Amino acid sequence: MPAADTTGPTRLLVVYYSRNGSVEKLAEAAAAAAREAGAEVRVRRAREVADAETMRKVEGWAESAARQNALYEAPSEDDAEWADAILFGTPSYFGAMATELKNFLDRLGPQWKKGSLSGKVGGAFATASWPHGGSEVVTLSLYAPMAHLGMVILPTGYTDEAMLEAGSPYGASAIVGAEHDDPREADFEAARHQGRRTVAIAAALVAAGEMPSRKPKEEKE
Ligand SMILES: Cc1cc2nc3c(=O)[nH]c(=O)nc-3n(C[C@H](O)[C@H](O)[C@H](O)COP(=O)(O)O)c2cc1C
Repeated sequence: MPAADTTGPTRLLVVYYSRNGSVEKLAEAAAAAAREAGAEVRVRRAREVADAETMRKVEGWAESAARQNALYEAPSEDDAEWADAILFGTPSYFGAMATELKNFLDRLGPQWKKGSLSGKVGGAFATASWPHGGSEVVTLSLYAPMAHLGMVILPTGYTDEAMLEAGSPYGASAIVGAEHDDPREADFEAARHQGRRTVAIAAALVAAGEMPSRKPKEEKE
């Protein structure tokens, strides 16, 4: 039986949705820390499900979407298969993840059927406008699809001092207010920790020959 490829940098996919840029900033912080740790990182922005008329109703939404879409490709099923680890980022919308991120998850049926995401490391992060605005429950809600896909769910826990100052044991987060203030430095530090930790655990699974993305094709299907 051909051996899994245990060489090369750990591959992290950061897939997020953001209307106003807050989740994008946490995504970039996690991605930058992962790159500094030696990982190959793809940052992808889930595309709009809300129609153009809805996006025009709030000042700045359409412009922010256009800016981000010029910077980041849309996530694909291939990105998910490529990755050794996936971090999902979303705003909190009435205590739930954004439809746009869910829409990406809902396209992963073929990967579920093949079991090709099973064994990949997964984590989540979220933003909300207000304290107790839902970021913890939204982060936890992302654990469910990760479980159904057979992923190795990696909470942030209190695995770094950064997690005593920001985020939650479930993942990085930021409370950005109604005007979408910048996340605090402590929030960025929690996101960076999550990026580094995700890559470190994924790297250990790659080295152990236990990563589905590294197995020869015929073994995956
Ligand atoms: C439909 C909708 C529902 C929202 N519900 C809540 C909520 O229940 N509690 C909260 O704190 N913020 C809520 N927000 C605010 C978003 O969580 C906030 O704008 C988002 O986290 C900012 O992230 P972004 O800058 O990446 O878009 C809601 C926003 C929208 C558009």
